[in-house]
Amino acid sequence: MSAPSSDVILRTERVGRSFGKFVALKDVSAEFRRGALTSIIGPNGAGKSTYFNLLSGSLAPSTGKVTFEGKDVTGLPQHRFAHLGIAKSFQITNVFPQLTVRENVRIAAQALKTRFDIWRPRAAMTEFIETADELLRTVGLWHRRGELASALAHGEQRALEIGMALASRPRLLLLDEPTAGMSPEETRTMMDLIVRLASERTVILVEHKMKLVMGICDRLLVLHHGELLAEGTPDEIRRNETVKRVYLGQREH
Ligand SMILES: Nc1ncnc2c1ncn2[C@@H]1O[C@H](COP(=O)(O)OP(=O)(O)OP(=O)(O)O)[C@@H](O)[C@H]1O
Repeated sequence: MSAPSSDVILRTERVGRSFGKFVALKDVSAEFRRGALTSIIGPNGAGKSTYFNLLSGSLAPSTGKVTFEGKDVTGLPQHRFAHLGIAKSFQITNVFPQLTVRENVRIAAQALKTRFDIWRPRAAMTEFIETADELLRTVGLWHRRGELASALAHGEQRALEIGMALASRPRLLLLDEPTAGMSPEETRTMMDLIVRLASERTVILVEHKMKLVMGICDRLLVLHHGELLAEGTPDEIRRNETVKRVYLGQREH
């Protein structure tokens, strides 16, 4: 069922992506609702990361169209996405390990300013530091602001990367497997953070483990073999016979 267009923040129309002759994603049409926490799930190789990369602008679709807030953003260069209000966090390789936690977020905030104010360098810097501290409080890392990023545990580094992604004040935050490689405790902390983040902005989350997101998300998209298999609320997805079949026999969901 189609939502009114103002309720839709992001839309894909028959997007697909091939790598050589291999079709990784085929004709995926979907609408993402503003303010909702939506998870994209599916078994290994289903096309989740490929779809995520199309949504975040890291990859251009081979076919179809991506629309953000009514604007056609298909194939726009990556840097334009941050300026449009879309941010993504997909790995911790954006983190500078030899800088402090606060410096990492400050630099992310600074990088988005097109021009550093040479007439008010000190005031501008204070502003960036204040922004960094606010974002560090949001992601629960303010108490570690003075430490080197390399001293953080894996889960904390992911949280730091999210803090850096938030520096662009995105209206849409995209997260690719944010709990990958985490301990159960780190996973719980990250899920709590995602719920808090989603209360203030639209979040789209790619996750391999269906169980993890069932309790927190508003809607789910299920991909399988590069196609959209199902879409709906957690209850609808839980009851969906085709989804059950696809996930049956898989160990960890
Ligand atoms: N750059 C690429 N070149 C060739 N094939 C690719 C490329 N990227 C992805 N694929 C293939 O496309 C298919 C979908 O991959 P994708 O990473 O999108 O799946 P996924 O659902 O994210 O899987 P996983 O849960 O294992 O990360 C896979 O068969 C993969 O091997």
